[in-house]
Amino acid sequence: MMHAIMPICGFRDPHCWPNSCNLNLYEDGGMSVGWHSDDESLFQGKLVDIRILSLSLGARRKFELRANWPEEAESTQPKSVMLSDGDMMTMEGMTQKHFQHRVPKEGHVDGPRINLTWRWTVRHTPRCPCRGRR
Ligand SMILES: O=C(O)CCC(=O)C(=O)O
Ligand SMILES: [Fe+2]
Repeated sequence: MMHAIMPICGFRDPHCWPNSCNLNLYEDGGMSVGWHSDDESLFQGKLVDIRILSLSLGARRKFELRANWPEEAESTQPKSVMLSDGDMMTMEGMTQKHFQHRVPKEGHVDGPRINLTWRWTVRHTPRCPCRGRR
């Protein structure tokens, strides 16, 4: 799958490809993911400019983004985008520091959706077998 997707995203050299992938299955519109930032320390997204590449497959679902600062989040509406089968979306720069995102419940959606997010793990634990590789 990466051989098909990464060149389209501008990553021709496999050495530059993401080294981790997270897969979420939403069986229907009753399944969701709440407000969060992808701020795990292994990706360093709160500290440095990072990229997350997201592929959506299956049912069309709403993806929302809001400010990560309580005052601003209360005074502004979340931004939303509909993600359809085959759509690629990226979160770049300091998105994980300044924004939160979610996939809300949508009762009328009855089909499954799979979301893959490719990321670059940059901070490895001492026991991680990938430590020392890029
Ligand atoms: O399903 C999506 O589009 C987003 C998933 C997500 O936010 C995550 O896996 O961290
Ligand atoms: Fe996320």
